[in-house]
Amino acid sequence: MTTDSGDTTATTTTATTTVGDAPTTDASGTGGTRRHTALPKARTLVEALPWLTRHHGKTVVVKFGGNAMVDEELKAAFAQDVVFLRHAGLKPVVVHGGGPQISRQLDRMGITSEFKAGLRVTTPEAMDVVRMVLAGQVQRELVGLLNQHGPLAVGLTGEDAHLMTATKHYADMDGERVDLGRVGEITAIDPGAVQALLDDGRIPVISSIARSADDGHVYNVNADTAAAALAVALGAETLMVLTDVEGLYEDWPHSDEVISRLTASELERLLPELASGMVPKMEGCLYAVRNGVTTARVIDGRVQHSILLEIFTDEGIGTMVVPDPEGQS
Ligand SMILES: Nc1ncnc2c1ncn2[C@@H]1O[C@H](COP(=O)(O)OP(=O)(O)O)[C@@H](O)[C@H]1O
Ligand SMILES: CC(=O)N[C@@H](CCC(=O)OP(=O)(O)O)C(=O)O
Repeated sequence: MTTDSGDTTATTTTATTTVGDAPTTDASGTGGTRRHTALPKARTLVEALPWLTRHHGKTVVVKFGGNAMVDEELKAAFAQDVVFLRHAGLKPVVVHGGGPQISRQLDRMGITSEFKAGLRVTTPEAMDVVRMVLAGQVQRELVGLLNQHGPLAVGLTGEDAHLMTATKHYADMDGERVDLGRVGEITAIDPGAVQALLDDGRIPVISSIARSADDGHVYNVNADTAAAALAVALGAETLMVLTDVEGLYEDWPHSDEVISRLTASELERLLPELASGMVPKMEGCLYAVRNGVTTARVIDGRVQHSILLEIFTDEGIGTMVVPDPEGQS
């Protein structure tokens, strides 16, 4: 590895112990291989080389679910991973959730809320709370954690620079059209502001609320749906969804067998059987891989450094959705 100045000779060292029974040599450097005690660290870095090469310059949309934000250590490790991606030459974009945080605040304020078809029924009063918690609390906290590593993160909501435009969404429950209040579905994305931030080396952190062009109201958009739409609009290579389970369980809640890899068509066949929070997540993954994103992954955000494990090692740790092979769908 070279130093910032590009000088590879100035930092050589003669000290240290040798490890194992490998041939050693004197400080002159003749006659064999010298091993430094820190060699395993170098090996770990070198192991990441094929992945660094593969992902260099690629955009990765990381969705950080509210349920995965369980403790301070995990949030700090998440921020380290995202900053690491950025310094490794990738272009990470964070879309965050905050479902449990919104529910807590609504409870505190005595506002009842319920979920239908995996989405929060959102009254205008609840919408004010959603906006305050997502943009004013969760997003600010993540921006703060990322910026402990440098002037990198910039927070936005879908309202900024027309990033996301929404229209009122109605759920389909057993063939019936159900009114969910101020729940929006995305009708347009203008990724210009996010792209400009990426080009400037920043890490955009996005809250999933959007204004409607029809009635001017602000709408609550599920964060998985927003992340998938953004990944497509940015031409991202990867959509990575961090949640509070190991991945997509084959027979939830009866078994904890995780499906490690499936194609778009396989996922499409499974969709009608899925429940609650997994519905928007897997619909988002399907939409992403059907529209140009190379892989969509659901991984366990409760595992420290899960992003690095997923991107830079062979041990994929969750569920990976890939497009159908050419000619099949
Ligand atoms: N097939 C499944 N595999 C895994 N989790 C499932 C499945 N079906 C439903 N779930 C539920 O979906 C939840 C994840 O969605 P959600 O609670 O919205 O998380 P997040 O806040 O990360 O978006 C899991 O904790 C689990 O309770
Ligand atoms: C419409 C809808 O359900 N919006 C979500 C937005 C936050 C979110 O998606 O957070 P998670 O990713 O943590 O679930 C909500 O109000 O909870």
